[in-house]
Amino acid sequence: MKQSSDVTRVLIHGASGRMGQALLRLLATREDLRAVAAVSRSKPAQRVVDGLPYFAVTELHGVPTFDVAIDFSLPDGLDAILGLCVERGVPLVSGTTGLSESGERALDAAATTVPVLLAANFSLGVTVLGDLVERAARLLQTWDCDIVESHHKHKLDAPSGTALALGARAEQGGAQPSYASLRAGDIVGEHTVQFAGPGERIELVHRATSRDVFARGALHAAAWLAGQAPGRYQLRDMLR
Ligand SMILES: NC(=O)C1=CN([C@@H]2O[C@H](COP(=O)(O)OP(=O)(O)OC[C@H]3O[C@@H](n4cnc5c(N)ncnc54)[C@H](OP(=O)(O)O)[C@@H]3O)[C@@H](O)[C@H]2O)C=CC1
Ligand SMILES: O=C(O)C1=N[C@H](C(=O)O)C[C@H](O)C1
Repeated sequence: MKQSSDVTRVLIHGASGRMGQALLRLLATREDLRAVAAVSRSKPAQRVVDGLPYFAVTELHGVPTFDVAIDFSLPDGLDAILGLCVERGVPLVSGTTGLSESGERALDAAATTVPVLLAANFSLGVTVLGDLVERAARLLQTWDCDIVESHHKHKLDAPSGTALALGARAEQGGAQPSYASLRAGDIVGEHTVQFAGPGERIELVHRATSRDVFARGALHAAAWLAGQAPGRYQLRDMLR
């Protein structure tokens, strides 16, 4: 485990993506974290950008020493970065959504040897929204619960990871949610959880207008996870 006084060396997996770029931009403003490797699926156009080495996923074995990996890629990218983290005994923060059951099981297995934190949404607002949804579901047992999510037209998975996570909280409260998804324009991410009863309804809405909220949350999680023992963690564990 790294010493708490050190700067934490971070590997970004999915570096060329929308989230990867936001993470690298915000990482540059942190004194406690330093990017030491950027990994993407394709071969990088430039090997080194502003002193940061870029790697294709096929070159993962050659990345320098790092203290924590942050992964925002696609489900089929998970195995390789998880394998590297286990091999090197390093924690993994992942925001990748749309994981299969076998992807989830691989995270559980890795968590027996390294700290692993997966969150479908790293914004503070959605973390709080989960609590509100579970409470509303508990209080409104006979009402219908529906979750509507809207995202940019390049998003591949539906329903979004956030919608499914909010749905799981609704189920914990006793609701049986249904889902609807919209893909349009450049919407960063919007989620509405609706509870409808006879003659009235409640809508709990979260709108993200910048990916920076997700990136900031993931960086915060990475700094925290670097000091934890092996195990499977959630964002809520950071708030205890
Ligand atoms: N948890 C959260 O708060 C959030 C989660 N997300 C999730 O993060 C993920 C990424 O989103 P976004 O940045 O918009 O996606 P992009 O498509 O913009 O970026 C994906 C990145 O992952 C890389 N990649 C894709 N497949 C692989 C692979 N098999 N191995 C290694 N790298 C791979 C791509 O490399 P290349 O460019 O070479 O193809 C690219 O760098 C999605 O699952 C999304 O749902 C998004 C926002 C917030
Ligand atoms: O792909 C995205 O963009 C987002 N994905 C996450 C999800 O699937 O919930 C989080 C956020 O809504 C943006």
